[in-house]
Amino acid sequence: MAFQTFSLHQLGWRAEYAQQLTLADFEAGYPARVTAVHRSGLAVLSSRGHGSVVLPHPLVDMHAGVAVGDWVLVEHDVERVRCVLDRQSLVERVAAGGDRQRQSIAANLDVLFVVSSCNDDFNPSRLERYLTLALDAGVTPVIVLTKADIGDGVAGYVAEAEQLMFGVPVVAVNALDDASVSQLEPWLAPGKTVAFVGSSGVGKSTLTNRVIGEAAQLTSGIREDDARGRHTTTAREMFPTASGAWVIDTPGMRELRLAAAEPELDAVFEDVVAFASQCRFRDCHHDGDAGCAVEAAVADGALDARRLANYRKLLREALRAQQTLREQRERGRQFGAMAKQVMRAKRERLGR
Ligand SMILES: Nc1nc2c(ncn2[C@@H]2O[C@H](COP(=O)(O)OP(=O)(O)OP(=O)(O)O)[C@@H](O)[C@H]2O)c(=O)[nH]1
Ligand SMILES: [Zn+2]
Repeated sequence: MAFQTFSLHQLGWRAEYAQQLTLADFEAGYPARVTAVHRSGLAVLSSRGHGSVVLPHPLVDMHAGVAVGDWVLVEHDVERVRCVLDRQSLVERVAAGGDRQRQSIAANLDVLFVVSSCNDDFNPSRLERYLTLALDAGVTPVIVLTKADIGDGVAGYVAEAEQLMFGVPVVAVNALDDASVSQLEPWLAPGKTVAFVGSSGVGKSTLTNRVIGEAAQLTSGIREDDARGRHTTTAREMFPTASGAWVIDTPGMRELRLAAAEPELDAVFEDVVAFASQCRFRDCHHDGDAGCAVEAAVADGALDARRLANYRKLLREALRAQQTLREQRERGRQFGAMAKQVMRAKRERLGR
């Protein structure tokens, strides 16, 4: 099989990553991009081609934290990660379970395509949720409305989507048609990294396959030696598109839940915030409070009741997520303090 190699630039390398490394780092290793995260290690792609690397022990704890799209420095002589570079952006997921832990899903994305369709699945509240998520991750959102070929009133859906957040591009496409999907090209420049989010059935796989092109799909599962020399079939989770961009498609990407914070919500709900600034009381809950300008705006039709309800809901979730994050950090601090104490006690016992 012919091995495809990519230059650092084609892989999405930027000056910001180089600035994090010392001369010693560059002498000790080479940069590589994580294309999949496995229990046994990481699948990476570098100017040397595809490879498998392991994380050294101090970084293993971070394993769950390393995400597809991350940049790592791999040591020259052993296939081991020397360090993980700081990300330009990070999509995180709040786990569905009781403890609502944050998991890293995709790193260093440039664009998040927020997908919905021009039919009954069109859901502005869900779009707002994903817009907030994109801003929280530090990624530029673009709204893509699929099924423009079969949907009625496409222009109406586009207009509604355009009103959700100022300045966010909205593109209506037929995901089954190459010419139509080519509208996404402005965001698929060489070295850019993108991902698609949206509910089941809106056309994420169809769009992904279109932009990847057939050749790349055939090579998406490649047999290779893993770090222990076993043959494995690695399901890649980052694919080059026909135009030289990268698409990250992981199972986690498909089930994202909001992990956003208040500032991002305020950016998406600028109109609500503007009305709120006119409420009589600064700590107005916009819920039956006297002199509430937000509720007045809903009453006289200046603000959509649906939008306010969604704002309240997302705000509750954001506050809960913040609370969980604080608790996680507190637990982490307590653990760190305990570990230090144990080490000190050990040193004292050994008389050092
Ligand atoms: N006519 C038409 N059909 C589309 C379009 N986009 C997607 N479809 C069809 O809709 C169905 C669902 O599309 P998928 O790409 O599998 O949707 P998905 O978002 O990946 O769904 P999950 O994998 O469940 O998350 C498929 O039968 C597609 O062929 C479109 O723009 N026009
Ligand atoms: Zn109010």
